Amino acid sequence: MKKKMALIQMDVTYGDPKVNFARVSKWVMDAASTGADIIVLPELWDTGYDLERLDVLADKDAKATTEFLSDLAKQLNVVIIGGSVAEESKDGMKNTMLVIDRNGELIQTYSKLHLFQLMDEHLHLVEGHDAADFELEGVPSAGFICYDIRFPEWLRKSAVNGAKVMYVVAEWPKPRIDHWRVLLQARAIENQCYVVACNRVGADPKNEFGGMSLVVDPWGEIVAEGGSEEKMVLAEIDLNKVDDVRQQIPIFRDRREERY
Ligand SMILES: O=C(O)CCC(=O)C(=O)O
Repeated sequence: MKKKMALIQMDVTYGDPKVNFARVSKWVMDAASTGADIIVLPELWDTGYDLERLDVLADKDAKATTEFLSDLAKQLNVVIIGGSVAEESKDGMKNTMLVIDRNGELIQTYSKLHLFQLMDEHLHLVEGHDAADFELEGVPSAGFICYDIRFPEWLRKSAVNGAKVMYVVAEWPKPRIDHWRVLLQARAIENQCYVVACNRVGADPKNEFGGMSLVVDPWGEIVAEGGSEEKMVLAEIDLNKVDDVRQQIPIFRDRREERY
């Protein structure tokens, strides 16, 4: 089974959801016109890292953002891995990924588990308690947000549960973009799965973001790469490759779980 991916490596306007909604709408329409099956947006595409103003900016229960993405998905007959949005939940503010299927149904929400102190997330957000795993058109998949990729045991859990594609959405800063690239390749190799990772470009008052969105195959080879400019990254993934690699080097059979 093959799937066409479009990763929206966009700039995000700081603290201005209205502008960002218009941008995303245009990007998603452009991506759909390429014949993409699955469109991936970056982290916090609605507000950026304007965490101090979340009380006025965050989307209550992610309702408006879900409706917006859902309408686009249904109208264009595409799946949207809706990056993440700033959600005002009953437990506090969350950084929440939304996954919408072609019928416009919300099939997964995942709020970021590992909060990144270097960007003050722990001061403004609460961590999520969701599972990362979901099934997308028959494909076991999982979703992660930015700093999560530094915790291999968290992604491993999804691989052990059967994930064949791992989506990563990010606002990863430029000074550590080499870590981003190496970590994503490592997560793909060790879990023998596709890693489809979308990072934003541009800057906010505190950080410059590095782009370099990547699609990495289960052998660790880079299928597509975004560079550092605003652009759409297109790639086709072949799910049979996951089974081939897992047969060739059967790490899930050879694990010695009882020892670690
Ligand atoms: O781990 C890093 O270096 C970047 C993480 C990050 O920017 C985030 O989680 O928002």
